[in-house]
Amino acid sequence: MKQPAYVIETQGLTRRFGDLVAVDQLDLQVTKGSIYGFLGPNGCGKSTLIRMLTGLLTPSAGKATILGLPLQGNEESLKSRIGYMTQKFSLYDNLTVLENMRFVAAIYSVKDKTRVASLLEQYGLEPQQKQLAGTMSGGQKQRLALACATMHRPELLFLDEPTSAVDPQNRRDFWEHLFDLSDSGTTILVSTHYMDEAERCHQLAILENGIKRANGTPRELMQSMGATVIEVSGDNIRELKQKLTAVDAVISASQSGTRLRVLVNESITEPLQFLSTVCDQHQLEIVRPSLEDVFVTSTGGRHVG
Ligand SMILES: Nc1ncnc2c1ncn2[C@@H]1O[C@H](COP(=O)(O)OP(=O)(O)OP(=O)(O)O)[C@@H](O)[C@H]1O
Repeated sequence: MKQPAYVIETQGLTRRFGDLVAVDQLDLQVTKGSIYGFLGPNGCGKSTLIRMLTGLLTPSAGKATILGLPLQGNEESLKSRIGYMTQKFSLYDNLTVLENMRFVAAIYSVKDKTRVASLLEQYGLEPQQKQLAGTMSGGQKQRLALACATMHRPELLFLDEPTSAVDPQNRRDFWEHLFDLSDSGTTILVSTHYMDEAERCHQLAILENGIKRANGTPRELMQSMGATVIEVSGDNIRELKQKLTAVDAVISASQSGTRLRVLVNESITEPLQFLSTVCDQHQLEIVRPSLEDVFVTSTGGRHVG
């Protein structure tokens, strides 16, 4: 059988709630085995997009093809081939880890009797198997949720802000599990508002007000950012920030410790010289862009505090 070119493909996918356009004419192509990230602030449409792609919410317009099948009309048959981990912990707090897992295995009619035991081992949950899920730490809950979302070996996994409630170490461990899944051929679509999480994705789209502002690999996005990043250090940084934000070619100026990180539009060919007219008492240095800079430039500096 011919393999579909993309595991997810959408054209003009749109969802309106009354006058609000939560997802706006989104074109998307996700290749098999990749980890595709959606980066955006609260309310930009990440959950709405995932709910449409999992067949839980009907699009207002546009088309989506999932695992080679048109989504419309195949929602039920696709359910057994996809996994979905929601933003909130969706398992039973008053059941043990083992009971939760057995319950999910029964829902998905998983025949393999060793599956629960192997997931307990894979996700390091053996010591907690008799513990009530509601009493576990944030990191343990996330691992349990991931184990349950992958119980039926889905080909495609949707994760909606999976690590919002966990610390950086647990987030790193969680991502090791995602890379293992991706290595074994599972395609993963993950939404996040964390830059460190976004940087780990193979491909990334930046979403703002339901509109895709940019997409590519994190490296491509950083290379084609359309701005020069300059760090400014010296005295009266707060005051200087006010002055710089009033300059047209300055996309944003944000303070980081005792420095200012200034994004200057790439139309300025000599950015150091350009800034030195305003920052004559300060040290200026061009530095490498980060994904946060990409986010700020692709959203026109609108999400900088
Ligand atoms: N059922 C609904 N009825 C009306 N408006 C909705 C509904 N669901 C979502 N919205 C609106 O659509 C927009 C996008 O919401 P969505 O939950 O998709 O954003 P998000 O990026 O996932 O944000 P968060 O990270 O806070 O969950 C928001 O303005 C939200 O209020």
